[in-house]
Amino acid sequence: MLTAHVVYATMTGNNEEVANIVCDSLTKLNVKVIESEISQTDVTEFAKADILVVCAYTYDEGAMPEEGLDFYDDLQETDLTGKVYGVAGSGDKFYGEYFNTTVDHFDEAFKKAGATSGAEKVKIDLEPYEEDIERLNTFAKGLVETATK
Ligand SMILES: Cc1cc2nc3c(=O)[nH]c(=O)nc-3n(C[C@H](O)[C@H](O)[C@H](O)COP(=O)(O)O)c2cc1C
Repeated sequence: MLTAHVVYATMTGNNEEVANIVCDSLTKLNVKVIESEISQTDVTEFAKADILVVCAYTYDEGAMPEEGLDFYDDLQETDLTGKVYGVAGSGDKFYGEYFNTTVDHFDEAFKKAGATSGAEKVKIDLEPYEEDIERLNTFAKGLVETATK
């Protein structure tokens, strides 16, 4: 059975909701899922799963969640060869060029660690709506398909 670990960073709940949707979707696809908050997660534990997912917010014009910086640093220094990853996030389009830049930073970090992208990154505007749920279901499917190849 495939395993996944979904980590989230949230202040007002949107990214926890995004993570919950991804977890539900993966569970329906028969994946055993662990979900945890970023500052409570050790990268060594996280890296044990087959599928690795980060869902995190962006703050202060392109700033990453401060409580996730240790995780972010450790992630880049871990060998994630053979692991499948995906990154999703909720930000706010109001911030223009800084819209969901944390998603891009985590995508780069996973690449640097040698992980394989399983799905296109998903950037959501504020709360996830019906069409975002569809996008997250497709995201989860992509992760599982890549991990079973
Ligand atoms: C002071 C402040 C700065 C923000 N800066 C950005 C930003 O640069 N880029 C972005 O996409 N969203 C930005 N946001 C929006 C949040 O990322 C967005 O509300 C997100 O849904 C919050 O996620 P959460 O509910 O998981 O905390 C900012 C919000 C606040 C309050």
